[in-house]
Order: sequence, then structure tokens, then C-alpha cells
Amino acid sequence: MKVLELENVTRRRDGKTVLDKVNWHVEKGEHWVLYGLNGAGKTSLLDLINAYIFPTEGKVSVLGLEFGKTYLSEKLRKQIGFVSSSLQQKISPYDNAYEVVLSGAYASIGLYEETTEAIDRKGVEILKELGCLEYANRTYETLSHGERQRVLIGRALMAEPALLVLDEPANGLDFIAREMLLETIEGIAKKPDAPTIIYVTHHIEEILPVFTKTLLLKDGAVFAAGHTNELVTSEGLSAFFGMPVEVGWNQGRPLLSKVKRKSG
Ligand SMILES: Nc1ncnc2c1ncn2[C@@H]1O[C@H](COP(=O)(O)OP(=O)(O)OP(=O)(O)O)[C@@H](O)[C@H]1O
Repeated sequence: MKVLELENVTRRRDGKTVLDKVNWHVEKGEHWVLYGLNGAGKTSLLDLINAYIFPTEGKVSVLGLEFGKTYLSEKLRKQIGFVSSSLQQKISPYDNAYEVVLSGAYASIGLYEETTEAIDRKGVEILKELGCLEYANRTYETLSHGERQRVLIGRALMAEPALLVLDEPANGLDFIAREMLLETIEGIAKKPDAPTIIYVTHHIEEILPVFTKTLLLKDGAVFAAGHTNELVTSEGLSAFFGMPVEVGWNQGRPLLSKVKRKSG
């Protein structure tokens, strides 16, 4: 079953075409990077996947259900785990890390229901897996940026999503926190029952080896989509940026640098 199917999707906002005839198919078991510069249309694309906005033209299907044709049930909502900076801002500063993770079982912001023993156990398991156990009882406001990101990923995993969208999760993290978070994400991706992950970024060096597929988005259109090792090359990215760059690889991760013009 296809996790995501976008067919010729165009979206206009206030007369501006922010997405232009986008085609994108994501299969179960794949992990993708969605890469684009500022203003490329990444957020708009994610808003479509989340059914926050609808296409002006074209078709969007998530987990086999076409938006607009069927009622977007709570069940489907729960199958899409989403971690973004706008979610960060919605979490109550006074909820503790454990409560934030548990709230994911109900897809709610805040915990309003009596949890079951099974849910409590699962929450602890996830906190352990993501390395958050030591600050489980601390309020969200006291957590560092990196700790908050982990807790939000834990919250998303509580509902056992089929699709996990991580929207620039490493933004604002220092080198060590970023690398630790990426290691955790790699661990999630490698599990046999892992959700399909879409990792959104504008940093090439965050592309982990588990992200074998990449979509390069430019000016609202798909510049290229396919195997990461075929697209993330010096030639491919020089064409994408419209300036000469060099891609080097180290331990399965790409490194990007600008090619200096020869003087004289
Ligand atoms: N409501 C809107 N009305 C008009 N234009 C919009 C609207 N929302 C977004 N845009 C424009 O659409 C384009 C794509 O924006 P979007 O936020 O999707 O890009 P992005 O790739 O997420 O960028 P960034 O990495 O900077 O967050 C931008 O040029 C933006 O100004």
C-alpha cells in the first residue's frame, strides 16, 4: 500500500502558486528526505499531507485514502505522527515529559483522559527508547530544545503511526544534540515495525544513510525525486542550486561545500 500519493498537485495561495504539479509517491518501508531551500514550499506540502489545506488541483492520498473523498477520520489522523516547531509551541509548558508523551495516544494537546496501564507502560518504554526517562517528571518548560524534540517524537510514536513526519527536527540544536537526535531517529527508522519517515530539512548533512530516498523541492516544483545516492551528487546539487557545489561523503552522510571560483 502507498503511504503517500500526490498526483499533479497544484496549490495556489492568495494568487501565488506555492506548489506546482507535484507528483510524489511514497511506499511503505521507505524513508524520505524532503529537501528544499527557504520558501521552496515544504511547509505547504506538509500542510497538504496533514489536510490543513487542500490542493487547488490534483489528488492527495494518504494511507490509501483520497482527501476530499472520505471523511478524514480520527483514526487516520492518529496514523500520521507529526513533529514540527508549531507543535512545540502548542504544548503546555507545565505538562511533564511523561504526560506529553502519553497525550500522543489520544492525539490531544494535553492529557485529559484517564490512561490505561498498557498506555502507561508503553509511555515508559518509549521514554526509555528515546533516552528521555531521566527527565520524565520534568515540566516541558524546563527541557532543553533537544530534549523537547525527543519528547515530541515520543508523543508521535505513542499512536504507532504509519507515517512519521519530522519537520526540521534538528533546527536550533548544537552539534552534539543534533547528532544524538539523528542517532535516535536512525534507531527508530531501523526497527522492523518502523513507521515510514519523512524528514524535512534544509541541511544536506542531516541526510542519514537510512533515508535512501530524497525529494528535491525547488520553487514549489519537484526538481528531482528518487534514490538519495543518485540525486545528492556534486552534479545534481550544482544544478539544483544553480551554482557549483561539491558533495563529499563520510560514513554514509553527505557533506556540502561551495566550489570556489578560480581567481585570475
Ligand atoms: N498563505 C500564503 N499566502 C501567500 N503565499 C504564501 C502563503 N503561505 C506560503 N506562501 C508562500 O509560498 C512559498 C512557499 O512557502 P513554504 O512556507 O511552504 O516554504 P518552505 O519551504 O517551508 O520554507 P522555509 O524553509 O523557509 O520554512 C513562499 O514563497 C511563501 O511566501
